[in-house]
Amino acid sequence: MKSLHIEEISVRHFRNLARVDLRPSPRFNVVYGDNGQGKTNLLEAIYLAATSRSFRTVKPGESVEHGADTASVRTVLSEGELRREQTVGLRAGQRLLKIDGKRPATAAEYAIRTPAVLFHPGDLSLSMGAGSERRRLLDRVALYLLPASLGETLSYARAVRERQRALEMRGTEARDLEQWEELVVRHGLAVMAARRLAAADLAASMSIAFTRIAAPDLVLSVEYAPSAPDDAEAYRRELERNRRVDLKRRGASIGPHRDDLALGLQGHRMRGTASQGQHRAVVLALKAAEMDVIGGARGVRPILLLDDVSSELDRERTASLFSFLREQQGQVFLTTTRRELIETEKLPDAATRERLDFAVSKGVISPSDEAS
Ligand SMILES: Nc1ncnc2c1ncn2[C@@H]1O[C@H](COP(=O)(O)OP(=O)(O)OP(=O)(O)O)[C@@H](O)[C@H]1O
Repeated sequence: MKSLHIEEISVRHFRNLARVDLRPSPRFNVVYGDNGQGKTNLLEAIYLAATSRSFRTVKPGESVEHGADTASVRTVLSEGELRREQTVGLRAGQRLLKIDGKRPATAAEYAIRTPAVLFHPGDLSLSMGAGSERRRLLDRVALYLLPASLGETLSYARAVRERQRALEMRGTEARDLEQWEELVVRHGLAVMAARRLAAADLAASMSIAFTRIAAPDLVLSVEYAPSAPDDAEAYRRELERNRRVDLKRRGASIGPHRDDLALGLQGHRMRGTASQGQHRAVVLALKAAEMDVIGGARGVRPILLLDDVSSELDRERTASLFSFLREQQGQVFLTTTRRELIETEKLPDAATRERLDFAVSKGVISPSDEAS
């Protein structure tokens, strides 16, 4: 697998980061500071430049510094022997992407160029919460396996919206419903096929990661749970049958927007039955699998962004998190309010030698010379 890392990053007017220029370590970067100083904003800027997306908002203007018109994030990346520049410019309602000064032919081309994975170690909602986060995970992974799935997801959402509008404006017998339902089925099935592929790869990779993290006798099952039939005719008929109900509930009752990635332990659904420790192990395994699958699809080691490795981490959690980190050979950015928690001896040797720490205070980020 090729190495991939950010050599330089320049941030302008991105949230509270008015002007930041950094040369991070190719391996391990610890970003520390008090609450609300701009640590997560830096991770958001890195994730944005890598993938074209923010993990906090879909509105470009929201990340622009209050009082400024535009924001930008520029990164110089090294991948194996090659270097490239990726930049994202933001203003209200607009996002401008460039690779080496040129606009990419498609949004997907930019989105899969630099794989990055974000992980909040304290956040269990990926396994405990509703399906939306797991659908997003499936779509992120599917994008690397089938880049065209990005366009299919957008076309599906549009077809569902138009069908709903037709229902609400013209009723259940509207003439154009048939045409929208056909599009819903066509794009819906394409989204489902891509997610099925993503789920199968995640499941295979996860079962290996899970046996390392959790007790060996725990049996984990990971399965794609589509909401609509995978036969086109059956899907179309069901949409037609549901028209009245969908009009009332103001949304389609079946389709990929209601899919899930079903997680089970010892034959039982995890939600509502698994312990906190088990949820944590599953979330860690899911993240390890995301790194593995998207890294494998691109042939590079993804950049890992770990947000808020902070005080509430107990001993058990820190231990499994650090053993996960020991296996990561790529570039890591970790934020913490408690720098002393990030004990160098628990990190892999190469990461320790190449560790750089950055202090964040009121949106100003500076390399720190003193050892932790
Ligand atoms: N568009 C914006 N313009 C200016 N400042 C912003 C904008 N959006 C957020 N902020 C500021 O960014 C700060 C929060 O930064 P961030 O979320 O990175 O904190 P953090 O250092 O990760 O803190 P914590 O440890 O609490 O997670 C807040 O002070 C907030 O007011």
